Amino acid sequence: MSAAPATPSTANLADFTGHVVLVGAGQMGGALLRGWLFHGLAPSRVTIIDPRPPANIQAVIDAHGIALDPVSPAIADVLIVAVKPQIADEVMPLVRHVVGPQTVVVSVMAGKTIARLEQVFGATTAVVRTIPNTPAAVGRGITGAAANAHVNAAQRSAVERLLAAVGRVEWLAREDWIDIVTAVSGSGPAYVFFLAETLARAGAAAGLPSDLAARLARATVEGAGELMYRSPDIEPATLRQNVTSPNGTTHAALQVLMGQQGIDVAFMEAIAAAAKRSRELAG
Ligand SMILES: NC(=O)C1=CN([C@@H]2O[C@H](COP(=O)(O)OP(=O)(O)OC[C@H]3O[C@@H](n4cnc5c(N)ncnc54)[C@H](OP(=O)(O)O)[C@@H]3O)[C@@H](O)[C@H]2O)C=CC1
Ligand SMILES: O=C(O)[C@@H]1CCC=N1
Repeated sequence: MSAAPATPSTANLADFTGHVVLVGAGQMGGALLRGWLFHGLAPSRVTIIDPRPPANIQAVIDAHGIALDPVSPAIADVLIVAVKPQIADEVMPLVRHVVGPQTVVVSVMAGKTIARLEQVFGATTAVVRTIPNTPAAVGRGITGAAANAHVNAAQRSAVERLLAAVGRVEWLAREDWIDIVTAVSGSGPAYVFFLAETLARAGAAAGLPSDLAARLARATVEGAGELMYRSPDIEPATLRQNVTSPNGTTHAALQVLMGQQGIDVAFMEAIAAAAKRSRELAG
């Protein structure tokens, strides 16, 4: 994970007044912490609960004098739970004591439903269920967020500001869309990295030295992503067409990728499989 967002969002947290408790300062929690500090959140506003933060996050915690695992933390205005879903049922009851009437509980955990969070933290507790993605580490993530009926406007705004420190935020009208959001953008970076891997392998299989093929593939994925980022008014299909000469090389490749055994068919199946897995994990 990088030291600071390379292309920061426009969030400004210098005047954020709430107390933020972050449970789990790993990949995702650590990215959030870095984003908050980068955007001016006062370190005194943050408490971390994590028995073993990774060394790079421990260094950030130490450098900013952030409270880590205090014996009796103050009630949170925003409690963010960012542990692995597999240990969530064990960890969540241990942090119930930081939840009060003013707290909004935010989960970034895959598969943990609002109903489950209400069960642990109280039926009338304000809860936001989110699914971010790893480009959050460079301030270029996107987070889907679904709120329960107890989240008030001020809480929604506070949560949005904290999430916006690591990228864009999409509020979801329906919680069940989270499974599809997880499949598309939560898991999505893995598909793009796999594209870089497989493009490199294909280049090597076609006869290039493998290190050259890897450099070409990597730079192509980086550059195409950046081009799309810097062309917000141009549809991806147009960017694709701009590469594709009539009956040229790209056309020949796309005939394969868009055919019966093609990548778009594979993607339909992949997204369906990931969304199905997200529903299976729900609890
Ligand atoms: N990675 C991704 O692409 C995405 C992840 N998510 C969600 O984010 C959540 C976190 O994932 P990720 O950041 O990748 O996981 P990590 O394992 O990197 O981070 C989890 C952190 O929680 C710590 N932890 C373990 N036990 C406790 C405890 N009892 N109390 C507090 N903290 C504890 C872990 O420590 P230790 O390592 O020592 O166990 C670790 O530092 C998951 O629920 C995942 O579903 C959502 C979207 C995308
Ligand atoms: O693979 C997973 O289950 C998590 C959720 C989204 C990204 N990683």
